[in-house]
Amino acid sequence: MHPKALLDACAELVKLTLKFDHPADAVVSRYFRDNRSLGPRERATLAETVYTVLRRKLLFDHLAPSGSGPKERRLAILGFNGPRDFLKSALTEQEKNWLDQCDKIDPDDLLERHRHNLPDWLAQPLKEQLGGEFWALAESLNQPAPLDLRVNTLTDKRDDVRQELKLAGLAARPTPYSPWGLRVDGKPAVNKLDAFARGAIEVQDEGSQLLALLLDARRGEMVVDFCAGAGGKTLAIGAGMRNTGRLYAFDTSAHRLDALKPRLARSKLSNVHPAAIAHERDERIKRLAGKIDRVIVDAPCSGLGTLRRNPDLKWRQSMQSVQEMAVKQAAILASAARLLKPGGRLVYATCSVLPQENEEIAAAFGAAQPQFQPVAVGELLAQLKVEQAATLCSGGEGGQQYLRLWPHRHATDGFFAAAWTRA
Ligand SMILES: C[S@@+](CC[C@H](N)C(=O)[O-])C[C@H]1O[C@@H](n2cnc3c(N)ncnc32)[C@H](O)[C@@H]1O
Repeated sequence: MHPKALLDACAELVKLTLKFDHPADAVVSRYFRDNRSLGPRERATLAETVYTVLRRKLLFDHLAPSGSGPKERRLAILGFNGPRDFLKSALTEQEKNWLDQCDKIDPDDLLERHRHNLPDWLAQPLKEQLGGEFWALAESLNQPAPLDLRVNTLTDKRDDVRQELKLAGLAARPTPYSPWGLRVDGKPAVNKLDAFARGAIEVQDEGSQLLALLLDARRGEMVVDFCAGAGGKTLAIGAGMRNTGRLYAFDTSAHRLDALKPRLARSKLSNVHPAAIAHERDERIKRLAGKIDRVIVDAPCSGLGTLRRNPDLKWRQSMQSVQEMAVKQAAILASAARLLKPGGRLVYATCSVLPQENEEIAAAFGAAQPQFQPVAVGELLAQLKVEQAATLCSGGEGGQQYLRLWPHRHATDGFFAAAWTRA
């Protein structure tokens, strides 16, 4: 594609994404469906340009007024993800001069907000939590996430799959914490691999794998994945149960559960029972009360731990939406807890980095439900032989109470988890 046409396409896609009426990944997928002739390289340039604009939006909004032409074109120039020479061959002389001026700006001369590119309502609580480490987080949120795979241990061994990927020309290494994970170099189309087609691998962030591991569901148990969605964690839990027992995958979205079905077919699991529920107090939940060994609540959340993958969320969420979410999370956790039998384990998890959706929900639940005894997540992970388990946790007297994963520390998305045993 000619550089000029590609830059025009980038500007068009930037404009569509910045309407914020749909998630950015949905807008990009739709654009690709509508423009089938785009090749893989052009798609990569388009997607990464849009994501760079979303990641560095405050800085680019600050720089754009000094340029000329439509605003989305200026943003696409600033975020263009490709060689400078290629980009410059698409620019007018005036645009080239403007870009050179922008490139010369010393980051130290910029305001803080133009360096971290986070809305104030989000930057403030992150600074309070992280202190000086805040800048390392802000930097890591502006980088693309690595590609992590989970090996289906029901059918395959991690080392064998690693060898198989190597033969297919893909370099992968074991993830440092999850015993099931492989981190792959680059962004290859893994869904074209035989290992994917036969269900030996799924794409899943290492942090998400650790949440499923933490539930530690055993052979023959009755287990509920309360907010199963498209089943990322369900599949990992089902494999951990060695395809025995009964694993209910509940969700209020039948549409999301539909996306689980082809994954389930690939995985060879037959112990998973997906079921759409109307809400967290659904009759089906009441019938199972007190009968379940383990329940995981992977609660709907702001998703602010996934900003590397979904940078638009920082512009689509607000403190008000986080507070509304927290009310929902508390209600779902309280309902899901009723399912557990005495001695059963409850895990509450989010992919948020805000205490309002994490520690505060866990503390309020613990205070209201004394029959649920908190279990230190650091100790559980150490028992599960997770390397350096203590460094993945924070909170409580020994700093081991909660799982707290951070992109800049652990190279995973930002995840939280708390665990309890029903007395
Ligand atoms: C974080 S996502 C789950 C991701 C999924 N566990 C995975 O690993 O792929 C949260 C899910 O909660 C579902 N949800 C929202 N409200 C719910 C409710 N009241 N009861 C059960 N699930 C709910 C959403 O539809 C969404 O699929």
